[in-house]
Amino acid sequence: MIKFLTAGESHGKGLTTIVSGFPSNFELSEDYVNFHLARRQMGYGRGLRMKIETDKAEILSGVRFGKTLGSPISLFIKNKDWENWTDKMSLEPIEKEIEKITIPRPGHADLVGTLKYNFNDIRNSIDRSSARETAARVAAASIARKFLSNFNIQIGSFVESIGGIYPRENFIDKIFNGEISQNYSAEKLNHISDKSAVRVLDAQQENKIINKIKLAKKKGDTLGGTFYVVVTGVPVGLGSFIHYDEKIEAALSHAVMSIHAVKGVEVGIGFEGANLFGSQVHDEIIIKKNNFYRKTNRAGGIEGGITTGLPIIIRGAMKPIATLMSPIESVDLATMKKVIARRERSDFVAVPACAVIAESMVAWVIADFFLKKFGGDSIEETKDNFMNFTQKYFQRVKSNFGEK
Ligand SMILES: Cc1cc2nc3c(=O)[nH]c(=O)nc-3n(C[C@H](O)[C@H](O)[C@H](O)COP(=O)(O)O)c2cc1C
Ligand SMILES: C=C(O[C@@H]1CC(C(=O)O)=C[C@@H](OP(=O)(O)O)[C@H]1O)C(=O)O
Repeated sequence: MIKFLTAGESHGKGLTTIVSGFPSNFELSEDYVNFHLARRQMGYGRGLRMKIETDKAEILSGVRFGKTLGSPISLFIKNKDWENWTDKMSLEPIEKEIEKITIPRPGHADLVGTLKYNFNDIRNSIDRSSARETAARVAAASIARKFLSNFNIQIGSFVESIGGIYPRENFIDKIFNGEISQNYSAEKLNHISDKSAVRVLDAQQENKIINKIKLAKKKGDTLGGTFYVVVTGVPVGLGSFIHYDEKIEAALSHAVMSIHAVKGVEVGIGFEGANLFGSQVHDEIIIKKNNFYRKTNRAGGIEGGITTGLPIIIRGAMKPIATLMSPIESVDLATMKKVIARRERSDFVAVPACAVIAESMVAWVIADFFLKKFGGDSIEETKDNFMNFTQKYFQRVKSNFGEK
């Protein structure tokens, strides 16, 4: 079983993650991890913090001569901003009086965290609930991603909409109508979307979105949006029918929903399917090149909790950023009186980053289910198990069902 744990306050010394359960002998470098960390920092609409940080992970264990050892891999990402917070985030008690935060921002974890953990300063809630933590997730999941690349499984993402501006991408239709096959490499999506300031596929739509973000900024407001994650190269058979924790779409939804500010997840055509006839939704089964295939992929690569062998398609919705420069109503915990919420340095939009984080969480789940099915303590062993299944199941079905 693969596992990871993250630790670190947003304005503390840095973020630590320990990743375990991956086989030995596959290539892993800091450069690879850092490439994905840099992708997470992109996107028009982010606040001043992203100008301070240039995230770099230091691998502290689990790798030798550029290859995994099969032992836990620990990584550390420094918070450059820590230098500006040594007093406010001191690990030791200090003499100096530090101003306490007493006004919770609606939509953030300020109030609930303070009530739950019995804090006397909202700063404590802010620092651990911050999406700064997602840098550690991306670092951890880049190991999953690198592992999956050994099987030509690729993960890509793009932003579908921000603030209700929907450049309905032709690409999405192509995925659902089956034009995008397993041979398409999802990383290509990243080559296109990473070039856009808001990570959309259609460059012509970028300006409309940027203008909407500018409008939000001008009004002291924020925006959310929707994004897609696509995985190609996934074999048939990951996941299971029944148990809540073994159905792969349940695990994928859980993982994406666990990202800060994500409030909706769809698999395949998702909610749209609820309005259509069954014949307009289900993907017809065909045989092509000695394999089972589907004419369309509205199911998003999953049926009955198990991967179909077609690309996996997940869509997520991120709510608008909670911190508003023209704040809405709250209460002051020091006076228990009605006030306007606090302003705090903040992003206006983080949907492009959120899509990269979602890629990472999806990569993690696919790697987890892949290793549950194929196992292996070394990458060579995993490859043998993988080949054994993928090269034989079609023949096995033929012999099980009687064709001579
Ligand atoms: C990449 C990313 C950046 C974020 N940046 C901010 C931010 O600058 N200000 C803010 O108020 N919320 C920001 N958020 C959202 C909060 O972290 C989130 O709303 C908060 O943790 C409460 O969790 P919930 O929205 O899931 O209930 C960001 C989220 C992500 C994924
Ligand atoms: C630091 C990151 O995101 C942060 C997430 C975040 C929040 O409230 O979630 C608030 C902001 O941090 P700060 O309060 O330091 O300006 C974002 O910049 C990051 O993504 O690396």
